[in-house]
Amino acid sequence: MRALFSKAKITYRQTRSLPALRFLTSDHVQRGNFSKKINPILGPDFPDIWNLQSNTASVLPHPTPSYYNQEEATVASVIDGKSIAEKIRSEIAKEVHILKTEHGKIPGLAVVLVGQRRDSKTYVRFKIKACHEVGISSFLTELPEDCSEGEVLNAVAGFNSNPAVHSILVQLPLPQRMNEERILNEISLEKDVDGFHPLNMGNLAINGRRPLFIPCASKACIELLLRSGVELKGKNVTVIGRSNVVGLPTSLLLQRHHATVTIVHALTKNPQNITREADIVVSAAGVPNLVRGDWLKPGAVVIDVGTNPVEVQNEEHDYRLTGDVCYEEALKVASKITPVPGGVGPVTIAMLLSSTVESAKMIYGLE
Ligand SMILES: Nc1nc2c(c(=O)[nH]1)N[C@@H](CN(C=O)c1ccc(C(=O)N[C@@H](CCC(=O)O)C(=O)O)cc1)CN2
Repeated sequence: MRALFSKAKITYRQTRSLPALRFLTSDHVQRGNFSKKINPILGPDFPDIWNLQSNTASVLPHPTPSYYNQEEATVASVIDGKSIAEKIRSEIAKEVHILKTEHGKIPGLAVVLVGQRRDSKTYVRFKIKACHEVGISSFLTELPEDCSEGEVLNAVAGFNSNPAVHSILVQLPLPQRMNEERILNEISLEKDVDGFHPLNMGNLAINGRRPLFIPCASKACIELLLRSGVELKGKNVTVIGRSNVVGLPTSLLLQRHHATVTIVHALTKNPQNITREADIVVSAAGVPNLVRGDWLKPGAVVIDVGTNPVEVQNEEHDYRLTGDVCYEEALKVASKITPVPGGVGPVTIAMLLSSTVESAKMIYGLE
């Protein structure tokens, strides 16, 4: 175990102090407004609720915008996440095959799903199916919406001590009444495939440190940019949204690639003016069609992480997925763009598989 952590540049002492860390995070921060009162420097916690009155996202479709000339307009090339993910999956399948045949080891991913949210069930189904396709074992614990927090913690604890499980994730969001922080902290650090444990997130934020895991959607954004030949060093990147799942870790990861990162969130004044300065826009706000064509600098590269269900009235479906970016408008301004669906989503799942394989290799000392 010591060897495992020294490889990841996390000291064994750091991991031994985890219970203390857990005490600090869950009791100190979670206990109501305690830490807010004694430490105003941390700032108050506001939920990010986007005020859509300041833009026209809610009134699509709208007339042809005037910022581009229809005749001169070029069309952005589409970054095909589906085929990139397919390629990554085939690379992973080969690696899993080698692990099995040469080392007799099978990587295993465990998922805890609480409740009946349709989107969460879909994503978990995708994850399990993808594991099956590349030869990774999968384990699923499904708990009812009204289960206790203790049951979730028990499920995580069971996977922590299961040697066939090398990576664990709790599908988010959890029911609101649950203490997400406490549950995520329970995941063993060396199996935290989502990278949401504070020590993994903290190491992502500290230059020179190596987190054991990096959140999958953030990895997917970088993978898509790199595989599309987009240079990051010195580029102005605007990340829209600052969630712990996507916006925040993506902004940290982009900085580690030497991009100049600006974060735009729900309380940012004139987000469109800031976004228009960016060479690369990564949007993870969770607001359908928030980013209009006139938010983009001509030639910008657009990575749309949003997968927002929007109600539709037709016989086949009652909703369709829409990104944060108004795709039709952005196509005429950007140089490259990821579609929704078929962009970041499939690559996020491929990154989960890749992190699971890395985790198994770390645990077996095969790196
Ligand atoms: N524990 C976690 N919970 C959540 C995460 C996460 O990374 N870890 N991210 C999101 C949801 N998510 C993964 O869990 C996810 C979202 C979307 C896709 C995806 O492939 N989308 C497809 C379309 C899907 C459809 O047809 O419904 C696409 O964009 O093409 C994968 C994973 C929140 N929770």
